[in-house]
Amino acid sequence: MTDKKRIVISSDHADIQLRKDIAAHVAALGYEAVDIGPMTSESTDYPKHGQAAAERVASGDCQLGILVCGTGQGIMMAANKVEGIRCGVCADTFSAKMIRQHNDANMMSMGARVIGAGVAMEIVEAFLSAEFEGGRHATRVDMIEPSKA
Ligand SMILES: O=C(CO)[C@H](O)[C@H](O)[C@H](O)COP(=O)(O)O
Repeated sequence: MTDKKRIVISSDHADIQLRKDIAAHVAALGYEAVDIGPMTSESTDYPKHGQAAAERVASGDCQLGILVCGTGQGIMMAANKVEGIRCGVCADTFSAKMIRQHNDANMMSMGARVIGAGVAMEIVEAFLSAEFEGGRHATRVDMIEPSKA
């Protein structure tokens, strides 16, 4: 049994190599990378991968999740349909930090056809190293959840 934070990582076919590189980077940063594929670049449907990853976070199996599709948008929309998931698209490190600090995001997505691998790795680091600040932000985050509004 490890006490490392578990980070689920998934994508569609847009760039599975980027996803694998992200998983390796996450592991190098000291987290447990849970890469749930897909393992080939055959065309696939982003909703099922976003949903599968989101369920890992919603169930508590993983603490955070990182998603990749062409734009980051479709897979984010799919993840956000799972109860308890707060996922945002990130294309910059400031947003990646702020969605943790202010929005308590438990997942984030990136567009492999939007940003380069170097920026993606820095976004991953910003997202994983930031902490939720609570306080007034907790009140607002609760307002997002239908069951707590
Ligand atoms: O960006 C995406 C969804 O928001 C997907 O990753 C796809 O890349 C996009 O829909 C394009 O699909 P294609 O089958 O690769 O043309």
